[in-house]
This record gives sequence, structure tokens and C-alpha cells, in this order.
Amino acid sequence: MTEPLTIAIDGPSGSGKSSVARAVAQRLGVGYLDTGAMYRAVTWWCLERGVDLADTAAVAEAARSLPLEQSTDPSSPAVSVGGTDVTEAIRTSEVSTAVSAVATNREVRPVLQALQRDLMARISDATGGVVAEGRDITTVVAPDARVRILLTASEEARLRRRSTELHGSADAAAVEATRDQVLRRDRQDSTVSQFEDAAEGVVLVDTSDLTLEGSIEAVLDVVAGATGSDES
Ligand SMILES: Nc1ncnc2c1ncn2[C@@H]1O[C@H](COP(=O)(O)OP(=O)(O)OP(=O)(O)O)[C@@H](O)[C@H]1O
Ligand SMILES: Nc1ccn([C@H]2C[C@H](O)[C@@H](COP(=O)(O)O)O2)c(=O)n1
Repeated sequence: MTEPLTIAIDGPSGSGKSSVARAVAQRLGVGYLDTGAMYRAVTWWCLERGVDLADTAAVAEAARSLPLEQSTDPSSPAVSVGGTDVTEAIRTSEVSTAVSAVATNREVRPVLQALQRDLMARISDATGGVVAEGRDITTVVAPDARVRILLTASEEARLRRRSTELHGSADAAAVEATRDQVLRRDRQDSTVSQFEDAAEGVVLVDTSDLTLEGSIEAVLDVVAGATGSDES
């Protein structure tokens, strides 16, 4: 039996994890797991039901009982909670501003990490592999993955990308408006996960000077090197 192709990608906000992981999964014909979407879905669910995000036990209970459905098809990622499509709602600035309170809740993390391992196994069974991305996939969720990558980019590049995505511009005002969402979140999230430096055995891919296509190719090259085949 062929070993499933598990690819774990971590990195800071705006490094390009989601865009690159989705494209890589599509090109390799395997499933895709956006673990950040799961932290966002818990956040949305708590805000919707008036759960105080500072009440760690109540938030952990919400994570345990979350009626989550998540598409793992890289060509159509979608998330619904309790039958409501929240694919767009989990990307609002309200959720983006609040999500670190959930991601740094140490009772929530093991709940979602267990769910992520379970989903990764199921996706691999169905498609022969999985590309999972987040902040702790290479170190905690799937430290035995065949390919482990830390995707990074300079602070300037990450702010420029996120600002272009959110405001359609990377001028000084737009970058300033984006700064808090990107950098504060990374500061908070890095208190519970190691995604600023590559852990032992994790390959660092710096995309600061790469185009999106260049970043995808760079990751496919690492996959080909690690699997001894020309997966690209
Ligand atoms: N060279 C590049 N590599 C990857 N993404 C790039 C590149 N250049 C621009 N982008 C763009 O950067 C934006 C941010 O990418 P993406 O959402 O994939 O980042 P992320 O690391 O998943 O961020 P977050 O963790 O905050 O969700 C996207 O609009 C993407 O198209
Ligand atoms: N494995 C993960 C994935 C995500 N997070 C945190 C980091 C962010 O604050 C939030 C949303 O992630 P994004 O969609 O921006 O990638 O969830 C984490 O702690 N661990």
C-alpha cells in the first residue's frame, strides 16, 4: 500500500499558506484542510451565540459541540456551522479581530487538533493525501508528515499582500489599516504555536520575492525532493 502524501504547511499571517496550499493540493489531486477556518468557525459560533470569548471553559465547550461541516475539496473550500454557510462570515474583520482569543485558548486547541488529525486521516483515505495548513501542523498536529514546510515572507511583503487583498491597494494608509490585524494576531498566536522559526526537519520557504506562482512551484519542488518523485 502506498504511504499517503501528507503535506503540512505552517506560517504567519499573509505568508500565502492558504493560496499556496490550495493550489498545491489541486495540482497533486489530494484534499486540502484549512485549519485556521476551524478556529474562525468556533469564533463565529461563539459570537453568534453570545458566548464570552474570555470564558475559556465555555469557549472550549462550544468547540467540542461545534456542528461543523467543512469542504476539503481545494477547488471549492466551504465552511458551514449548524447548516448555515459561514464561508464568508468567518473572514469578516469582526471574526479576524476576535479569533486569536479562541486560538490562544489552551482548552480549545487540543479539541481542534484532535479533529484535524481525524479529518486529515479521512481525507488521505479518500484522496491519497492531504495538504493541511495552519500554525502548528508541522510541529503538533502532524509532526510525522512526509513533507513539512514553514512558508514565510517578510513583514513588508505580508502587509502589502493582505492590504491589497482587503483594500485593493498597498499604499501607506491601506497598509497601516492592515497592520494591527496581521501583526497583533501573529504576536498573540505565536504565544501558543511555533511558526516564526522552522522546527527541526521543517523546510523553510521564503516567498518574499516570489510571485504566487513562484511560491506554488517552490513548494512543489520541496514535495518532489522529499518524496523522491517529480510530483510537480
Ligand atoms: N508570492 C506569493 N505567495 C503567496 N501568496 C501571495 C503571493 N503574492 C501575493 N499573494 C497573496 O497574498 C494574499 C494572502 O495570502 P493567503 O491568504 O494565502 O495567506 P495566509 O498565509 O493563508 O494568511 P492567513 O493565515 O492570515 O489566512 C493572497 O491574496 C495571495 O494571493
Ligand atoms: N493550526 C492553526 C490554525 C490557525 N490558528 C489561528 C491563527 C489565526 O489567529 C486564526 C485564523 O487563522 P487564519 O485563517 O488566519 O490562517 O487561527 C492557529 O492557532 N492554529
